[in-house]
Amino acid sequence: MTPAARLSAAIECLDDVLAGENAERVLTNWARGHRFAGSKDRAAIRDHVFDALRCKRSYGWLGGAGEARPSGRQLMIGALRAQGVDPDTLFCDDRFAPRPLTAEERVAPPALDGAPRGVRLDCPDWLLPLYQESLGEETDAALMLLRQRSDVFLRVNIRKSTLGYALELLSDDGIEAVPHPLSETALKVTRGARAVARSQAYLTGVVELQDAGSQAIIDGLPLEDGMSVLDYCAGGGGKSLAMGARAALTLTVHDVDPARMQDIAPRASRAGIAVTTARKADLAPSYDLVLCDVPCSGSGAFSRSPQGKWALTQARLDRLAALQAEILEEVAPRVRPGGVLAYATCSLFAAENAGQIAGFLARHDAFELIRQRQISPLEGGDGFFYATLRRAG
Ligand SMILES: C[S@@+](CC[C@H](N)C(=O)[O-])C[C@H]1O[C@@H](n2cnc3c(N)ncnc32)[C@H](O)[C@@H]1O
Repeated sequence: MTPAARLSAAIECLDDVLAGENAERVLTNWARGHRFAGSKDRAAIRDHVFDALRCKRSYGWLGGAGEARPSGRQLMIGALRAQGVDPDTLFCDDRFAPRPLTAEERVAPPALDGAPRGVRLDCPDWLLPLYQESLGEETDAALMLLRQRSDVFLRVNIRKSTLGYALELLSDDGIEAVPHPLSETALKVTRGARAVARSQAYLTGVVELQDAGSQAIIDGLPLEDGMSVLDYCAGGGGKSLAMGARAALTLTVHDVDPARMQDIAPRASRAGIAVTTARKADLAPSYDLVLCDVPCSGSGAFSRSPQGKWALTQARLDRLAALQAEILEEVAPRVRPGGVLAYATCSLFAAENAGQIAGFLARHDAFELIRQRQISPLEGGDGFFYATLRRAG
């Protein structure tokens, strides 16, 4: 496909996404209906779509939509202008290219510098004060990072490998990576990211795909050999496996939606880690450490899941905060006296983080805060928060 044909495809996909469909599903359906498109075409179209979703307000502005809801076409015109490319070079009479710009579309939009802050930072206006509350002076710099593509990070499985060995193995498959200061197990991929899932290092469980911030959370947990640990919101098991690699644990994984845990068994066997999957009724009365990596707004990870940025509402945020408090209540009795309750989100909002912990501590005299930490996108990975609390012995 030509670059212009890829733009046409991205416009088609974006119009479906803007109408409310899920971006991943739209891209998968597009690929099914266009079998002639190769992997490079699909990757380029995907990048166009996700870049435009990250930068929806600024690209819309540059595409002539002002502050109104943009079309896919306006987003792609804006994307080209943001890169300093004249849209006329790709919106042209070539076969499969998007049709040429109209006279109205060709009128240069007002400079982005003069646009409202939420447009410049690609952030819904109502979320700006929420970010400001937790990030303060760093808000604008952090939001600028959330509108860029995230880096690809690997976690070296220290149960199986050293960083040096993992780097050698990756290099054999043409993948280059460098250690990252956020976590001693983290590698940032600098070349060949798309080849990771086919690499020997990945297939033999030497590395896993995991954000560096997520790894930093596990570094902050007081894990020791012999501990019994419950991962109460295990999902696909990213944090479970990272905990299991840290220490020889008796590791139980649980999720209210068991279907979400279907990949844990094969991932665990690849990583050489034993886990037991448990329904609620099968859980032990108590554990040395219980982690709840709760559902959240994802406001620290909008660069990875940009649709969430535009779909979030105050009502949904309130429902999430209520669910987080409920989960904390559910897990508190499962922490043995003297044991640790760990709470984590990929959010940057106080109501889901420090506010949630303060509320829990006010309701539970038996718990005291050991530490809490907000991990900023300025540290290089996604934004996260975690807290550890000790139950009185
Ligand atoms: C942020 S995700 C977990 C991600 C996972 N820990 C990882 O690192 O890959 C939150 C998970 O919480 C689960 N969940 C939601 N409500 C729950 C509840 N009441 N009890 C247990 N799990 C719940 C969701 O199904 C979802 O898989």
